[in-house]
Amino acid sequence: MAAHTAGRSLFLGTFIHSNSLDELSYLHKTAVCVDEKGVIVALETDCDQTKAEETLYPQLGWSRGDVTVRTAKHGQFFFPGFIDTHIHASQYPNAGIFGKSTLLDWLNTYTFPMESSLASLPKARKVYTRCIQRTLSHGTTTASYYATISVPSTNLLADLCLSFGQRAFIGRCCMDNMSPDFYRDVSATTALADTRATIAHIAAIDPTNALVTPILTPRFAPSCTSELMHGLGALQKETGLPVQTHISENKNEIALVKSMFPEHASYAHVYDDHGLLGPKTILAHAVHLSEEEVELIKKRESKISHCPASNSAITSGTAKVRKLLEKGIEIGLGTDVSGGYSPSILEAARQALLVSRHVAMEGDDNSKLSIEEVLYLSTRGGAQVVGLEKKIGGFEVGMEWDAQLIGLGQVESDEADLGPVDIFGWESWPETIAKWVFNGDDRNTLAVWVKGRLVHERKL
Ligand SMILES: O=c1[nH]c(=O)c2nc[nH]c2[nH]1
Ligand SMILES: [Zn+2]
Repeated sequence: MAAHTAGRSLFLGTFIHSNSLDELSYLHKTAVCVDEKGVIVALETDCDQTKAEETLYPQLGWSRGDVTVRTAKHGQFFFPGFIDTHIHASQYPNAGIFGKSTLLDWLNTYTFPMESSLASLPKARKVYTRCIQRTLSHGTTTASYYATISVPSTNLLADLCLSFGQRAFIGRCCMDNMSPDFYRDVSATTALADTRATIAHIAAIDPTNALVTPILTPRFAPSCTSELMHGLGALQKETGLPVQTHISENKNEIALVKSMFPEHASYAHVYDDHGLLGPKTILAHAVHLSEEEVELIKKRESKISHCPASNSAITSGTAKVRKLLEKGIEIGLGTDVSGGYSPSILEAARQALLVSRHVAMEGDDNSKLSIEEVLYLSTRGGAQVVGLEKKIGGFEVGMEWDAQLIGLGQVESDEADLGPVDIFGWESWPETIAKWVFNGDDRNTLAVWVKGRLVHERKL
């Protein structure tokens, strides 16, 4: 299956992206040219928009007929696509169902039955299609997905991401221990062979990983034998592929890991001692890490996916994001559907802001995150976590056009133009962005592109 190619495009208007953790850059009267490979080939700020075609096309050897022009109108702006660094596509139908459960009983009650049911390919097709379309409609241009233990169904997720045009990391879930009989890898050997089967499938459909990449996925230490984790560590060394797993989400889980792996110094050491803690490792949650574990994660340059909605929903705890940032650990945001109830990274950003305020209320005022910081985590930070910081997360020549067009209603407009959120029109640009983060949703996501290809357009 070939990945779609995009045509040449010119984008005009206001572009907003992160310069650094605490600074957003507002580029007005800006023109961005994107070539047929989806790469940004020209970017001019403060230019005369009416002359952009005349001035830019000759430099690029372009002519007018070949180029699609899209303008962000008044009240609209381009923003980098969101990066969801941790989402279970296979739990998508369970979003919002968790009752009063906590992690370990939630897994048994809701999660394992749903995931195992996706061995049915017609059901998996329905679930994965909806998950991809819905996350795209919320501006998620890249997702690091967990699928299930089933190879055909995991491979189908990769096929669908490629055909819908979502950039994705696809993880066949490895779990040969402490899981129900109806949903468990038969052995470490079969788990590794099945993982290789998904790697081979993705190599066949996207040989250069232009859009879709396999990711080694030991579910979490309690559901993996030491043999399986050693095997995955060796596979990582052999292939150089990224790894994703969960760490230190819930206190009972941590106690379980301690009882199952008494010879290892900590939860983080369990992964490290199996060759699974490296610069390409994404650790989801990291709520209750010890100082020693934080030091080890920093030393190994592993990344963290902060999943605030999930951590609140299943009462896991409040991750100390400020402390992790101060250590210099690279962090992105994860929806963690369906521990998290929402497929939206904008919602994850909002929840990250609120959770950081709960940490502040526990006594550390410095912990509060800003709008700028959570938007950085949603874009550039997420790009670092998935190892694509040179390609995506911002608007720069040489980067790929993974972007969303955001439209916010204007209070001074006539009724028909009010749009779904009617609080906009009086404020400065930074205030507009704050209002978007706290009040916006997918109705404001007018269009979404990945690698230059239009992958979602809101029907009005
Ligand atoms: O949030 C979580 N979701 C899961 O599916 C899972 N599995 C192990 N640990 C987990 N945590
Ligand atoms: Zn998870």
